[in-house]
Amino acid sequence: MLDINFQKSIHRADGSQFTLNINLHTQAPRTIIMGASGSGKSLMLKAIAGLLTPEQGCIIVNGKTLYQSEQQLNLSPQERRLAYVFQDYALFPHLNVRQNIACGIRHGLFNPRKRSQQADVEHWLNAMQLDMVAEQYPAHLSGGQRQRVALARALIARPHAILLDEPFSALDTQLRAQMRTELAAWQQKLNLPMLLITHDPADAAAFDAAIWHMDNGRLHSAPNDHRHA
Ligand SMILES: Nc1ncnc2c1ncn2[C@@H]1O[C@H](COP(=O)(O)OP(=O)(O)OP(=O)(O)O)[C@@H](O)[C@H]1O
Repeated sequence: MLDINFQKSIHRADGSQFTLNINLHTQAPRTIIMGASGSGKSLMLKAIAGLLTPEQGCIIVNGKTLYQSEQQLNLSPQERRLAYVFQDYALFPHLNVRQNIACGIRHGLFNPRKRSQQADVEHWLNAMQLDMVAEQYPAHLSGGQRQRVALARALIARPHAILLDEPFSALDTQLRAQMRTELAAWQQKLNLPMLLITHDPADAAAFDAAIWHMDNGRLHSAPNDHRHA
């Protein structure tokens, strides 16, 4: 499902350098990356999403090559078709729930007709139990509703995989447990590879996932974790 190896150095404002040296190979449908703050988890996810270009290497997700330095292949974020859910959900504050979800629909060559777009939006409003707040703006939503909007906006584009950066950090303990269950159910239903990064050991415990640890820009698989193969 994930076949990733690349290098990337980042120059910090203070003149120091941070190097990502990623080797991640797994057939597991769910992968969780744990690691301390500043260890490089978000940068790795950005490189997979196409928001940061490695110096060299190869990124293959679910059989599709997204980046291959030797062949000078580097798909744009849109071409990669990855759902990317951020820590703070990055919803548009001036757009209501329905409009935020509609923003996830891909534009371009394969843009669906307007009527089917609207049907997709109504489908996800209903599926994520957001019908009642369709006209509300993000500032007036609960944490769980905001997360569902972010998920709906990501999934409406029919992605090839889901990337999640600390998706539960804004939620209280009870809601975290509920949203973990909902996310796991959607991942399984849609049969999409999922890559989730987190600080929270409870996330690792809740999902039946292959666990990797990020340490200063390098990944290590958890010992005795049979789910990598
Ligand atoms: N845009 C940037 N410019 C320069 N350095 C950066 C940039 N983004 C991140 N870094 C540096 O790269 C390192 C890894 O950052 P990254 O955001 O990937 O960490 P992280 O593991 O996701 O941390 P957290 O869990 O706190 O979000 C950090 O030391 C940070 O200082």
